[in-house]
Amino acid sequence: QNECSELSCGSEEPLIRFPFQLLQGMKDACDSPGLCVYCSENKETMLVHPTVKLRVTNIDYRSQLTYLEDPENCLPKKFLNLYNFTIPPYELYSSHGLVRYNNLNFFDCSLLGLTHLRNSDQLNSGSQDMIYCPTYVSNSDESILELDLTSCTKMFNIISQASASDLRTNRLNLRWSKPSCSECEAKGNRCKWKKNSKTDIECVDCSAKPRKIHIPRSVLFTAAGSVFLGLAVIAVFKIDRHFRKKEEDQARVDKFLEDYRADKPARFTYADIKRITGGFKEKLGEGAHGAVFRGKLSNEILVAVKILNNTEGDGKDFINEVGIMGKIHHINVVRLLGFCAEGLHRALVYNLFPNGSLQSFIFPPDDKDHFLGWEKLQHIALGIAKGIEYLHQGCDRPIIHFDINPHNVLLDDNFTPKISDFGLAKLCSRNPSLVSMTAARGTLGYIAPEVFSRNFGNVSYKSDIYSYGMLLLEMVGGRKNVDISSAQDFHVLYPDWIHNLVDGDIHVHVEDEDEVKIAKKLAIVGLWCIQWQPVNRPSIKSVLQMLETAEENQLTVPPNPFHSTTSTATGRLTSTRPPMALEAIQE
Ligand SMILES: Nc1ncnc2c1ncn2[C@@H]1O[C@H](COP(=O)(O)OP(=O)(O)OP(=O)(O)O)[C@@H](O)[C@H]1O
Repeated sequence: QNECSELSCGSEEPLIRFPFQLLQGMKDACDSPGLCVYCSENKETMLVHPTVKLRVTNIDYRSQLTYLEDPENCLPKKFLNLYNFTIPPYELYSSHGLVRYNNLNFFDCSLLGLTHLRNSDQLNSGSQDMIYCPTYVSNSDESILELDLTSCTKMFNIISQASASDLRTNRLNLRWSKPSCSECEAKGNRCKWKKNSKTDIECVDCSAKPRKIHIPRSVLFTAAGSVFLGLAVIAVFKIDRHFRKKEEDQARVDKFLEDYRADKPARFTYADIKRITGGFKEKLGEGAHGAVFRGKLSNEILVAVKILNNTEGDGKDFINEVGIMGKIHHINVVRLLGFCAEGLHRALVYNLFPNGSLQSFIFPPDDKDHFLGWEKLQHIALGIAKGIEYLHQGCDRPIIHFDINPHNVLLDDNFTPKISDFGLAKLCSRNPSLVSMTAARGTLGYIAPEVFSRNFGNVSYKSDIYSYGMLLLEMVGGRKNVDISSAQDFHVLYPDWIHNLVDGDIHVHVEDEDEVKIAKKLAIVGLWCIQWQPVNRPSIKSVLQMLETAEENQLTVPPNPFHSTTSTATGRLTSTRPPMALEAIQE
């Protein structure tokens, strides 16, 4: 209890403050005996006393007086108990305010049989029920005869400051001597015990502190109203923000769809990219240029988001380049849906192809559980060739891919191939110390000799034809065209085996004649594409013609490129013929 606050058991009950302590119940620990009170069930203030139940009717803090009464209206009887158990800080105090010693006689009137004994005091202040309360008290100077106590037995007499009339009228006034706070209270202040002491007190100025926490109802209603209003405002604000965010998101989706229809790649913020990928939750894979994550633009549009690393140049170049890439639309080329260029963050957003890359579908024909079948392979080979043709000749600005390989061919639900990763060489710097697996793969398996070494001629569209040829042969053979474990002997793994195939010594598992034809055709076209001399390789148009129209027996088998060259002891190959002039294209 704060020394400056006051408590009470009810609105009509005395206020409780220092030195009184309001306990929760009569059995609670009392710090200052005699000065503890509790609230009864019917909200009366009761003094905590070990033997007697007395009600506190008033407390006069200045005069240090406690006014008590017996709730059972038999104070003379209780007084004997009280008298035997003196209450420490108290002394009895007469209601007349006079400290006077009285000689009190106590009578047992239980045998009297009188039900209504009357005396002068009782006549003035009510009657004592002698059946219920048969102990009678009188002052020694009062006449027994007058009081008609002749039938009662005198028990004992005591000298006390209490007056007989007070006791008979159910009044008991006690004065506490310690602690004395009257001086302090007279100044309008309050007392409290000094720290760790129950004898010394200090005076506290409570003028700055509220004496009683009394909150008027109107204030309570206003406060509750304000809280309610505050909550309502917050709720409205949140709902508004929610809908505004939804509107913004919808506006973004609309903008994206507008761009989508206008064949323009949409620009996303990095926060969009995070949201689209669900915080980069599902990684689809990682290539030389960065990691790819699964994402969702809307319920219908699933995307793959490539987060680029090693980006170079300012955002402007990137955006220009992306703008050009965004105009590339072909059924066999992965479509760039959007991009992000924010600070150092660069990302590309593509359609998602849940089947992943062609690499995971290349299996030997005799692996019946996994092999796709010759028809499907032919369909894929044709699609890739069409995609290359579009890149080479069909779009505004001819594009050489430089990295055609099964990892960069994605397959949609119908196994329609989609060439991916075009244009990335322009967007990303290849850090030589970070040569990726893809770069290594390309170098070992798919990169044309002239890209590898200019001794073989100028880099041109024919470099992509070489890579395509290697990809075709890998599809036919169902195995890697390079033994990475013995990189020194790379390139020599395929052609002999393939030549055996086209010469009739078929090692490939085929079900019927038509399938043999497809396998042979793909192999012959592949062999043409991997000719050492770029000029000896067919253009992509010729490749398409061969694949689409020609019968396999109309196709001449090209010379084995690995036999028309001299091979060094290390397996590295050099051309015997001088490179022929081709249109040179800068990488
Ligand atoms: N649009 C896409 N849909 C589904 N999966 C994709 C998509 N793009 C890439 N992937 C998957 O993410 C992985 C990494 O792709 P990424 O193109 O970065 O690497 P890569 O082609 O293997 O190597 P590099 O980038 O060096 O050419 C691939 O295994 C591919 O299967």
